[in-house]
Amino acid sequence: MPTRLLEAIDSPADLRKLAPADLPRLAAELREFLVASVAQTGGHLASNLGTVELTIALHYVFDTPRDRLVWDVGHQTYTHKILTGRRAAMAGLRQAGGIAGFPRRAESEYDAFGAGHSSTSISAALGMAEAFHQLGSAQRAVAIIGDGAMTAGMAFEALNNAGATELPLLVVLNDNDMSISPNVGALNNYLAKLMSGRFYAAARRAGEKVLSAVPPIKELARRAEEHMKGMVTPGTLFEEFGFNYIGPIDGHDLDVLVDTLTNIRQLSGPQFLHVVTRKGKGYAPAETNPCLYHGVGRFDPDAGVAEKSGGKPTYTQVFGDWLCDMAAADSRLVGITPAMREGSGLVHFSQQYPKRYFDVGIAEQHALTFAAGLACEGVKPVVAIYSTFLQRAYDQLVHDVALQNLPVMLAIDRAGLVGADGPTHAGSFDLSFLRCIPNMLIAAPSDENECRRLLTTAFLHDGPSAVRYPRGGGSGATIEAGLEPLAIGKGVVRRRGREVALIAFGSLVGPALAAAESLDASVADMRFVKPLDVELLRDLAHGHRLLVTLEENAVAGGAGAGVAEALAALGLDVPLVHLGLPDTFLEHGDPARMLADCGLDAAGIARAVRQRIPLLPE
Ligand SMILES: Cc1ncc(C[n+]2csc(CCOP(=O)(O)OP(=O)(O)O)c2C)c(N)n1
Ligand SMILES: CC(=O)[C@@H](O)[C@H](O)COP(=O)(O)O
Ligand SMILES: [Mg+2]
Repeated sequence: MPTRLLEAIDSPADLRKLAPADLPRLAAELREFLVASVAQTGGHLASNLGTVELTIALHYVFDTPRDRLVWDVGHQTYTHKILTGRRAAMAGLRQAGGIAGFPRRAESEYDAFGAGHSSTSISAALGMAEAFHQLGSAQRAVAIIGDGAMTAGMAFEALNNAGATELPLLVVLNDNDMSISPNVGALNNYLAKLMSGRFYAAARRAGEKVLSAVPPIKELARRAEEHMKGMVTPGTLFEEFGFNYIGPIDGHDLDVLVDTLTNIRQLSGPQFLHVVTRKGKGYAPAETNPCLYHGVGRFDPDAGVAEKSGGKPTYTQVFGDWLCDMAAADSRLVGITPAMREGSGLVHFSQQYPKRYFDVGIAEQHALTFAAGLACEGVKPVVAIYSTFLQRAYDQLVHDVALQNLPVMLAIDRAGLVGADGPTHAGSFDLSFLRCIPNMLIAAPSDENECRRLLTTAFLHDGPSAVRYPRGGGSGATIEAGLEPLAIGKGVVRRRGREVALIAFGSLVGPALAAAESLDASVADMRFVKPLDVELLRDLAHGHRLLVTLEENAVAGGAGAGVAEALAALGLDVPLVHLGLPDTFLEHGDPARMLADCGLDAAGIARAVRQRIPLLPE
């Protein structure tokens, strides 16, 4: 049995000791390791299997960590982690106390830039390249971006900026023709065209010319001349942006990758390398179904990942079912997703209503303004979006939707803690950043049935609205089939007590009810964060010695802050405690454990109340 190469690699310096001929064997070992490791921990498998050779080649050729590798999204960095001293740590990937599933500057000097959200890499790498220029350093910056991430406006803002500089920035486009689901849009069509036979052959020739040390400026001039003559040259789009386009090359051929990168490293000016890879490469089930293997839980590598079926529905499924039912009831409804068809529960809707379904790519900002335009003309858009990704579309929500009071509905999934993805993906802030926007209706359901009813309420509302619900399932409440709205701005008292009133929002109504079992407590399910049920607050304030607000959102500026403002406006001075997420970024871990660590499980809530009650005057 030959010695395994991987076991001797604790840093890229070890990697660089290998002969080029050894690299394919290393790639095979890495794939084996990845499948076995992710099967134990869960994680983003398919993207990582696709970038094994590219990662090896980048670390082999570039002088990391001096040279900076900036990974876009960062969900494809497992090989990078393994090669940079974290092979053993992969056993704790995405688990409490273990390494993160994304690059983290605090985790390793090789993680040049933190990520989790997409399409930031070119901007960040450009900033680094400019910094090296300012500092007189010969270090290099490389952005590695996927074809999905490339669909975002931010990527093009960065290309626009970078292409007008002389900086030796390298952008590597990792084109696997997939986002999480199949990639969409005109850019995707364009990349497919580049890949088609005619262009592929021509592109290879163009690439060879560049690599045979033709000064890039002359190459650009040549191509400009060809363009003037009306000849269509491969890579035109990226060249028009001022980059030297090279490729497409085979992203699984280590010889080609190493040679190409070695040559590019000598070139000056912005470089764009188009690399073609296969998502899931080397593990047949993932190659066949890269979407299912994009992000996986623990699984048996021999059996593969099972498609989910049965069990109590998640909030995502509740939303997806509601969307189909509401679409049947109202032909004006359209559904929009910024590249999260599966995660947001839109698969059935996309199949049943293909003409009313819009995957706009990773383009949250565009999704909101596109929805605003639709709403202007009487169409009723529902934008399904993760809380964390809505952050990117804030100005569009304020300026294009809310300011014009347009009936755009947001179905906000992953609100609150998400667990293994950690702070980049936690939906900790939406209540804080939505609450201050005029015209917004904001609802937070406490169970699946209330979710369905609040979705209907928001949809029927003639103005901007948001319903936020957490990752995973709820209490397993029976879901009524109808489409009945609830009264806007009205909460409901779920339990009567005398000492303390637990004023709970959304996912914390359940823990509040459980905590109340050991307390003399009332529990209010507020249902709406905006407008708040001020009458209910007044009643609760009059009838209890202590008020406690509860939310799975940052305490800072959240629903509880809204309660405090409302009580102050009513002139009511009642002892008030706010329970919610702390003013810190919480690391990845088990979501239930994390909630308990924040004191937001039943025991923590009861503890917080007892700490205050003895101190209160009778
Ligand atoms: C701003 C933002 N929106 C959405 C996502 C969710 N997301 C993570 S990976 C991904 C697909 C990325 O596709 P690509 O860049 O081609 O990488 P691949 O998965 O194919 O390796 C999406 C939509 C995200 N991380 N960030
Ligand atoms: C990398 C990324 O942004 C997504 O793949 C994300 O991890 C999906 O999260 P969910 O598993 O909650 O859908
Ligand atoms: Mg892709």
